Amino acid sequence: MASHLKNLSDFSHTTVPSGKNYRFGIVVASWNAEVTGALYKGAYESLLKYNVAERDIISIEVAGSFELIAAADQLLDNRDLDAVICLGCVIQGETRHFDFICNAVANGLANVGLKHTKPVIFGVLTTDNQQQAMDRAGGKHGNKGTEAGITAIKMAALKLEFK
Ligand SMILES: Nc1c(NC[C@H](O)[C@H](O)[C@H](O)CO)[nH]c(=O)[nH]c1=O
Ligand SMILES: CC(=O)[C@@H](O)COP(=O)(O)O
Repeated sequence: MASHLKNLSDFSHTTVPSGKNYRFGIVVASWNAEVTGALYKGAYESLLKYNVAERDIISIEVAGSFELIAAADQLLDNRDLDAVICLGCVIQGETRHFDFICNAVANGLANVGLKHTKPVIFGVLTTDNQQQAMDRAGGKHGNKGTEAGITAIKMAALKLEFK
């Protein structure tokens, strides 16, 4: 659903399972740091809110959204995690570079998740301008970082349904 139609950060707390005993990675891109910092705050605080221990959260910062792919892959190669949250903000510039970055990151992160059979949460804003990004990083359209954190917990809990 388009964000402007509903604040996607409005969710029922009763449907979020406990995150206790799950381990999460958060990878955050430094490009557009004012936005990605707010996304990170939302994701981190959402994990704590649902009982994830601070010791069970490993955070990594990378240069740009394109580097989220390699970092998520390396995290899952080297750490036993239940999910990895990837946060970035790609804002349209003058050239088609935006298109290549957005497509590469979306496809790359999806493939990392499939490679490791682990949830890799796509918390990357892809906006026309800075205002749209700010609106989705704690503004009028909520915080996509918060949504990513909650999605990570829900996906981690999902595996229990298959046992
Ligand atoms: N323009 C944005 C970028 N560009 C940088 C790339 O993500 C990457 O770091 C570079 O191509 C070197 O590999 N990254 C963002 O996260 N957001 C942007 O708006
Ligand atoms: C998404 C980008 O890399 C983009 O912001 C870079 O800007 P430009 O297309 O003007 O070089």
